[in-house]
Amino acid sequence: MRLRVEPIDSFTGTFRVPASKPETQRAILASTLAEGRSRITNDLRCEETETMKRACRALGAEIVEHEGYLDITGTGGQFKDDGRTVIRSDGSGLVFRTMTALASVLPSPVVVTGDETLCKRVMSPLLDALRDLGADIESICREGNAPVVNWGGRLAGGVCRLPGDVSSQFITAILFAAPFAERPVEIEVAGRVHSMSYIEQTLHTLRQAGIDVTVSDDHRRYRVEPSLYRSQDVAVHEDYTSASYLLAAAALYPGRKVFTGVHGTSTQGESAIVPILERLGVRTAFDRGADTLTVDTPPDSMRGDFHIDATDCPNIVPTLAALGAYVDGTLRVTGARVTHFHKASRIEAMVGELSKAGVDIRPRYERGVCDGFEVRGRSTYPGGVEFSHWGDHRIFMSLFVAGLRMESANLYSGFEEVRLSFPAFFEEFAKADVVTSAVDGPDADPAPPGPRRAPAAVPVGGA
Ligand SMILES: O=C(O)C1=C[C@@H](OP(=O)(O)O)[C@@H](O)[C@H](O)C1
Ligand SMILES: C=C(OP(=O)(O)O)C(=O)O
Repeated sequence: MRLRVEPIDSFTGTFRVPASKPETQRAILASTLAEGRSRITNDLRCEETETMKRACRALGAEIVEHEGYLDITGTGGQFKDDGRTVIRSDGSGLVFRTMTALASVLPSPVVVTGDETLCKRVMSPLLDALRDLGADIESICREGNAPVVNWGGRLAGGVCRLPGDVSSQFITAILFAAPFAERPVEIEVAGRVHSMSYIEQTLHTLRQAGIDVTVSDDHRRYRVEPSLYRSQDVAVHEDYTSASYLLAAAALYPGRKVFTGVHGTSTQGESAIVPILERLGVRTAFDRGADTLTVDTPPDSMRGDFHIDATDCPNIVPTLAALGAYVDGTLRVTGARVTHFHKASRIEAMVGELSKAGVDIRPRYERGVCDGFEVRGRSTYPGGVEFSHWGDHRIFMSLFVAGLRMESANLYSGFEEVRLSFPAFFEEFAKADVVTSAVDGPDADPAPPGPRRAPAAVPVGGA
């Protein structure tokens, strides 16, 4: 089944931005690790937060859903352990990585699995670092990949090393498990730290839960003391990656649009989408009293040559490729090597698919890994393309936006996957009269390329 999406001539209206997936997942996890009752308001309900809830219930958390909030009774570190724990992470990197680390402290073995995309993602730096801390973990099928069995009962503590430019989730996973270690845990990071705002989110969550964690100014050394998680009440902010699809569409059409559910105080790296639109000549204004963001696109916006360093906003990189297709000039994105290790190699996916539509976009490689692109935009394209989502929800959503201003309808695989992070995606775009229809037939070229290997280790203190 594929989705046919008709182009639109205008994009106006009032749109609701969903709550943050990473913040909801962290809040559920921290509440599970704490003793007592926590309340999470404005939580996001989507498949990947469900995956986190299911994993946390497997550890013994009680999670009750109410309209607009969750009540969670945590484990206080006394995890359910019947000797038969299997944790299914589906496609969620965060669930797999945090659960693999936490399984080290359960007395009995735990199997942690994932879907086909997850089993292709790089896990070896995390597994090696956990082994350095005393964990006993084995890959079940292919060394360095999911699924794994963590034999449990061992997280001694000490020093471990991780690369900074593969995934921040390795650091996040060890930070969440570290308070349960027998001795303090130290993490040393090699090279520049990418996706730093996600580590900041983790540190914020841990500190709010009373965990004793320190970090060096350059974010390359962390130390966690054995400590107890305390319960907390958390309000989740808006999700700027999800917002980026609506905001990018807003930038492609002149006129005024209003976004609700936006407090404008989040420190998510992806909130960079708002200043990026400003640089492209789009006017934005937060009204913090009314929780809205108003976007005004003048007819002469999106002109010039732009360079964006995406080191701290990896998830909006596919959205930027979609936007760049319409820049009157060039849009160059650098610093995005972690996107190669996401569900798909995201820049290669966007380059491959946008090229099918006639977009002049070229990838950029650094040390053998695709880490950026340059796109020379045009005002429109003929359309009539069969787009593949490469097994990745964010590729589908970005291509959907890219197709809106083409001259004829396009066909898409993977539309069902909006349920992973943004279930109301079609509802929101329908407000701007985007017409979609399901079309029978096999997906075009649905398979993403095979497993991605961890790059050779960079020495600590190295480049
Ligand atoms: O910790 C998290 O919640 C995430 C961290 C980032 O991962 P990487 O550091 O692998 O980019 C981000 O891209 C991912 O979508 C969510
Ligand atoms: C890749 C994503 O998340 P994760 O890394 O947790 O799978 C994502 O939300 O796009």
